[in-house]
Formats: sequence, structure tokens, C-alpha cells
Amino acid sequence: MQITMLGTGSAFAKKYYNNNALVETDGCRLLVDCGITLPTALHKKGLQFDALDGVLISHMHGDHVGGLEEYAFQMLFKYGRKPLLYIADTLVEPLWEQTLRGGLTQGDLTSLEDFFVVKPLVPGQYYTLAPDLKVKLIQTKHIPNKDSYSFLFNDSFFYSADMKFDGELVMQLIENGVTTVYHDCQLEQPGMVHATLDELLTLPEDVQKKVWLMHYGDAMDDYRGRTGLMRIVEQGVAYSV
Ligand SMILES: O=c1ccn([C@@H]2O[C@@H]3COP(=O)(O)O[C@H]3[C@H]2O)c(=O)[nH]1
Ligand SMILES: [Zn+2]
Ligand SMILES: [Zn+2]
Repeated sequence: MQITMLGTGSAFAKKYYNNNALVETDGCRLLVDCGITLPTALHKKGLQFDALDGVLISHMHGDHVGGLEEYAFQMLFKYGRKPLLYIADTLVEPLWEQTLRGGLTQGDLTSLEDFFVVKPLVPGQYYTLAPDLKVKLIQTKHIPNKDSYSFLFNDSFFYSADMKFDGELVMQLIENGVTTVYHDCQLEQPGMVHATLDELLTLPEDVQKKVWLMHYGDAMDDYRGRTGLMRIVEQGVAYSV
């Protein structure tokens, strides 16, 4: 599979778009998260919303779901169809009731299902989204009492949601055959709700070799050469994973 980050920035970054990705396999183009800046980032990439097969959501923060209203409206009123929405079963109701309902409700359009073909996913179970694309949701810690899910693709590629550092999980994933980890990375301390660069630098070198950093702040250029053996995911570049 191929992955291109449409954005690699933190929620408050201004040099980079929100940390949202395009995952591509033969016959499937999946958006991973759809933040506030996604409509612009997609446009700059030369793509329109109807080029996407669907979207997979990690959690309910604006840099991950803030572009869904435009996605839904464009698909209904411009392209006349509903996109696939893959989301943890626990997030279906909050997404509608707490995030989208106010903007999308009108006339007979009163539910999430009026805009999306909703595919609730049970965390911990594997789902085949396309012939070469399997995904499992793994709940990871981010904000107290706010569910957040990272993604394990094809048993080999781990894509972190926004998450606090969990070295044990990363080590366990690598032991179980994961070859590439894309991890959110907050450059400065204290981490609070994200893994910090200093925390990620405590991973053993053989693990660091498999880790790529994303969801970073505008100061990332100052940190080049200071990320140990971990590499930086560049916005807009397609990588095979
Ligand atoms: O308890 C909190 C909740 C949020 N925040 C900030 O708001 C941002 C929301 O998006 P994010 O999850 O990418 O990053 C978060 C942080 O930058 C925080 O520092 N502490
Ligand atoms: Zn975020
Ligand atoms: Zn978040």
C-alpha cells in the first residue's frame, strides 16, 4: 500500500496542514481523518472529494473531523452520493450528536446515515476494506474520557492516532511483525496528550529505525538531525509501506 500525508501538522501548525492521510491500494483510495484543513489540502493535491472511496476516523478533534461537514455536503449536493465512513462503533453517536448535527441537519436530512454509508468498526477486530487493505482499530490513550483509535493496517503498518507515549505497545507491535510505525510527535515537552520527541527517543535503536514522525509543529525544521534513527514523514510525499 501507498500512503501520502495530505498534512503532517499538529492541530495548531500553520506551515503544515492537519495530520490527515491518503492510503492507496489497487482500486481503493481511503482518506484517514478529515480535519479542518483537509478540503484545501486535497484541492492542492489536485484531487476532488469524489476521487475518494471513503474516510476512516480516529477521534473527535477538529484537526481529524473538522472537514467532514464539507465532505458530506460536497458529496451529496455536488456528486449525488454518500461516501463510506469507517469509524469505531463507540464514536458513531458522538460524531453526529456532538460534532456534525448542527451543520448538516436540514429538512429530511436528520442523521449521519443521510450523508454517509456508515460502517461501524468494533475495536480489536480486523476488517477488509478492499482486497489488499485490512484494518484493525486499537484504542490508544489521548484525552481522558475521549475515545481515540490508532490503526493497524495489514498486520504490518501501525498509524497512530493522537496518543500519549506507549513504548510497550510500540515494542509489542514490532515484536508481532509490524515493519513501519507512523507516530504523532510533539516536538516540545511537556507531552500531556501526545507522545513527545524525547519520549520517542527512548525507544531502542532497532525500533526507532521503523518509526516515522508525523503530527508535528511548525518548528520541525529545527529538529532535523535530532530525531535519532526515526525519520520524518514529509507532507505530500507518497511512501510505500
Ligand atoms: O487536554 C488537552 C486537550 C487539547 N490540547 C490541545 O488541543 C489540541 C487538539 O488537537 P490535538 O489532539 O491534535 O492536540 C491537542 C493539544 O494541542 C491540550 O493541550 N490538552
Ligand atoms: Zn490531532
Ligand atoms: Zn486529538
